[in-house]
Amino acid sequence: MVDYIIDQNLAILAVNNPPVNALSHHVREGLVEGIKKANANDQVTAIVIIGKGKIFCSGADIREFSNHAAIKDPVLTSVGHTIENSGKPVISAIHGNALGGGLEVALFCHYRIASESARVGFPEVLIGILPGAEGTVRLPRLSGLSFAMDMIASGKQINAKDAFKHGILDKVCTGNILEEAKDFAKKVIGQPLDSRRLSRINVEDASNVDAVFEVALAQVKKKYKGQIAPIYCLKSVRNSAKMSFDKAAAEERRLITELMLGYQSIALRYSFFAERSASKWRLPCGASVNNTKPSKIESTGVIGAGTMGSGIAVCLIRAGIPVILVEKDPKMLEKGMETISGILDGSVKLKRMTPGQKAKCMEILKGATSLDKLSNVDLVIEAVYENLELKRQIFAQLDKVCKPSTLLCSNTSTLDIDKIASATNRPDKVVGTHFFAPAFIMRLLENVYGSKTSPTTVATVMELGRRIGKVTVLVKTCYGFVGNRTHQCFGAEASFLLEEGCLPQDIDQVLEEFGMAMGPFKVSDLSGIDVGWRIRQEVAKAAGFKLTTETRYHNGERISTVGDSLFEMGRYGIKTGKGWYKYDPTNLRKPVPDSDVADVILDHCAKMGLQRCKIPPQEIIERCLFAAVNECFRVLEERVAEKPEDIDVIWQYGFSFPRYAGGPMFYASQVGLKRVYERVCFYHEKFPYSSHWIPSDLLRKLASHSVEIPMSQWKEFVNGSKL
Ligand SMILES: CCCCCCCCCCCCC[C@H](O)CC(=O)SCCNC(=O)CCNC(=O)[C@H](O)C(C)(C)COP(=O)(O)OP(=O)(O)OC[C@H]1O[C@@H](n2cnc3c(N)ncnc32)[C@H](O)[C@@H]1OP(=O)(O)O
Repeated sequence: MVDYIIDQNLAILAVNNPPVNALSHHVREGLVEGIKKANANDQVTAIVIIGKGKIFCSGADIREFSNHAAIKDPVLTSVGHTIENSGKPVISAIHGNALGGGLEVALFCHYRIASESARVGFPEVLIGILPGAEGTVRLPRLSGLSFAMDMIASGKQINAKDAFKHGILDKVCTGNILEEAKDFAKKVIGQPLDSRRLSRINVEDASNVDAVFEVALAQVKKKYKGQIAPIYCLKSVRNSAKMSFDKAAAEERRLITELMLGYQSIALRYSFFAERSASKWRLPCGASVNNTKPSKIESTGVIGAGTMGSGIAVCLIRAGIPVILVEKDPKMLEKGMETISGILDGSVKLKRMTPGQKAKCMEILKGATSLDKLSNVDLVIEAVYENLELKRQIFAQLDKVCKPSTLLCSNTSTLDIDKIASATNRPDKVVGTHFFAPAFIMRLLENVYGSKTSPTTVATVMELGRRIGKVTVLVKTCYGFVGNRTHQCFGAEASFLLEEGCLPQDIDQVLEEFGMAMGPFKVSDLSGIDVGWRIRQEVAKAAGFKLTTETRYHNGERISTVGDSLFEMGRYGIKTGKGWYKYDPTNLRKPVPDSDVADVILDHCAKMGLQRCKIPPQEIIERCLFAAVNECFRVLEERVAEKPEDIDVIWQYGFSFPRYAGGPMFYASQVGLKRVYERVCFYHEKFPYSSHWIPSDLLRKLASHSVEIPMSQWKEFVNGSKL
């Protein structure tokens, strides 16, 4: 796992642990052995540590953190002490990335050089811990306190040039990194090492530490609301200036241990792997990412120049994929093109893109008013409004117009892909690509396969998702798929709570304190109360009934129409300055509770004869989350989602479920399935007119076991395969 190579008078220690050179136990052993061996060899005058493959080192092996037996000697700090105490100079030669423990290894070395394309950082905070192999104590000695606090608490990576500027690197190289390291080593042989040992030098700006800490703390509390690790990162850097090196390092170890055992880190580590597992798709027929090749996509069409269509077009052109944007109405088309240009201008303003890059994007965007212009494209994404008949007409026409190999995708957020596919003679090439609004910002892409969608079609849209930088999850078709189907239960309970005693701000506050970025009523004001109204009207129409503000039940199912009263008053949300909240036109970001809304809710309850009472926060959380969790288990049971991780990724990236709480499925696993099942049964008895409380069979089966079944085994209980 660490290759030991003698090259003239140099010992090269090459970390060789694919795919990302994580510091697993054998690597740590290999590094210690290598340093000792080189020091024992009189011919060796200096040592170079380098990474084999595409990166220097991705840090500690995160999988070991859940298996405490694997965190065994030599731990990373003792590896580091062996490196630092080496009597011969040790140079780290960085290419690709040096992250977390990887950067710590470099900070134990006496010198650090890196390729100009390399990036370094401490991403530990993103998995709920801190750089616990003396990173928080060593970095401030090179970069100063303020920079170290920012870099460690944010987890951001910086490029080699900036790392050099802040004293982290001794040289930025343009040539072959190993050759440059050898030349560098030859120059430093024989130079005194003590001043190069970071444990022997002081933090230069230590006298400022309290002021720097207070500023950083205020920023971190605002930016990373609810998260513990960023605060611990700051405290640990503060210690580096207030204590002796050894004492600060011991404190750092105490802090990382506490974080590592805590709920947030466990959830964040789970989220790290869940996100990566989402791309490893598999169909029930056995086709998977490992055995199916995607088709080449070199040109695309997007139908509909509204908010969704324009946003999707931005995603494609930003990734260098040409788009023909089709909109029947020339004025709408022009507006769509302007919207796209405006979105890209915003990116230029934020320095996420140069004006030249924007111009290149616009060059590969063409407008058209007829579907005929799509005859030659490789893939089309339809993004017209949610109406099955309209979509079927468009797909039938596309089937005639497009070349036989063209894939036809729908951006439907709810409709059955099979019903859309059956309007064509190529159902194997029809698939759902459900983007979340705003499409150019939200990172989630929910790809939906129908009963006839071919593995190649699936592979192609999964690859497309990767190419445009989305976190892409594959699900099976059904009404609302995974995202909207399960989130609808959450939204329904939030509305029922309004009818039973809460006001919008009560519910939003509780769910925001739980960790959601925004409560459901603020989200509704942002996305538009009119949008929700239109969807509900469509659903009612499809089900053959008229939905009015008087409706309380349909087919024995409870319905809440409080929001529809707001719609009728023209309160559509932020865009009209009033919705569930009111907004000062000069500060649309600040929702203000509105007594008029309280009156609407109270009137609604009086009219419907609904009794109101005080509802405790715990019930608000349970009602919204457990209703969704129960539906998530059904989705798993029906194999609409293949694994619980996919559902959690959808909630994190589609609905801002706090990453540090894992997702609804992970949350349920932590609460305990017995408890979740008991509460679902309790609410089912209390609310017999809400079918989302009918307990899922899978949940019941799992809860009936005397011991908790780990999430990784839930799938085995699907379809009665395990009872
Ligand atoms: C009783 C309690 C005991 C408590 C004891 C406490 C004391 C313990 C002392 C420990 C001291 C450790 C201190 C150290 O500071 C901690 C760390 O270093 S934590 C790790 C920090 N590093 C990261 O977070 C990096 C994470 N990785 C990435 O950002 C990216 O993977 C990448 C490196 C930029 C590469 O990106 P890509 O090329 O896109 O590739 P993937 O992301 O798809 O990854 C490929 C593959 O590798 C797996 N992987 C990546 N990094 C790690 C890792 N660090 N450990 C394990 N596995 C890793 C990733 O999951 C992919 O595999 P797959 O999931 O697809 O199988």
